[in-house]
Amino acid sequence: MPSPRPITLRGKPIAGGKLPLICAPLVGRSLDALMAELAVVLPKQPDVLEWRVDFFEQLADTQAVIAAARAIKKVAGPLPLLFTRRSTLEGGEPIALTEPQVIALYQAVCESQAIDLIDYEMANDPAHVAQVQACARANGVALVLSFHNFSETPAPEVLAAKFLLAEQLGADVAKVAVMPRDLDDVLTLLNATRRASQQLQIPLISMSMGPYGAVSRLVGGVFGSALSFAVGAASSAPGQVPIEDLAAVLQVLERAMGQPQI
Ligand SMILES: O=C1C[C@@](O)(C(=O)O)C[C@@H](O)[C@@H]1O
Repeated sequence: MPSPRPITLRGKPIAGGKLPLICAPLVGRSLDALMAELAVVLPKQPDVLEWRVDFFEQLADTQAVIAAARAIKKVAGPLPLLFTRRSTLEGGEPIALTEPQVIALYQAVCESQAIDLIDYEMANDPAHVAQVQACARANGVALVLSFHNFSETPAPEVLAAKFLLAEQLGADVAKVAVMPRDLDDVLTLLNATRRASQQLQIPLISMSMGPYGAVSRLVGGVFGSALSFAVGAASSAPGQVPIEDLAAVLQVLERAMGQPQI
């Protein structure tokens, strides 16, 4: 089966190089809610956890955020933790922090070593992107630079430019999530993923969202996406399928495509 470029942490591929990785989002608003979510998610054996911290009601309290990240790590054991404050401009929850406060939070969280990967939107002020990149790099945290469009799928050249921009801005992983209006849009995203995976030196993650896009979450790995988000306890974006369904499809694809092609 064609393999995407693996996502590495401190020089080692996550989950021993398994591809694509399955990432379960955590969207609890409190530490108790996060712990309850983990109790449901962990038995489903995702490869990575994403903490969508924009859902967390104590977001403005940096020490509470770090303590919660440590608590997640403690129960999750060796599972890598991706830390994401998704901006409202790109589909996230409203938060009370200014962007400089978000940067300060990202810096503190990177320095705490309580997380392994961090996601920041590439459309942010370039000075902020550079600050996040520097603190991630200094602390051995992998940086995902992301682009989301929840209303449409931009033209192929725009998608290509987004993947490339992430690499140029110093990302360790480039991520693009877009909304299709029809199945042709899903093909546009998959095609852009394949092209980018042939051109970029860094791993990438992509998905087409919503019901039409669900197929891209199942087969995206074949076209170069190194990770797919799937529901453990609660969904964080439209079109995510349950972990069990994604794992079953990946097994079928591995059996069907793992053989040498005739
Ligand atoms: O950016 C992404 C991708 C995503 O939006 C998805 O469509 O699966 C889910 C988000 O939680 C994550 O941060």
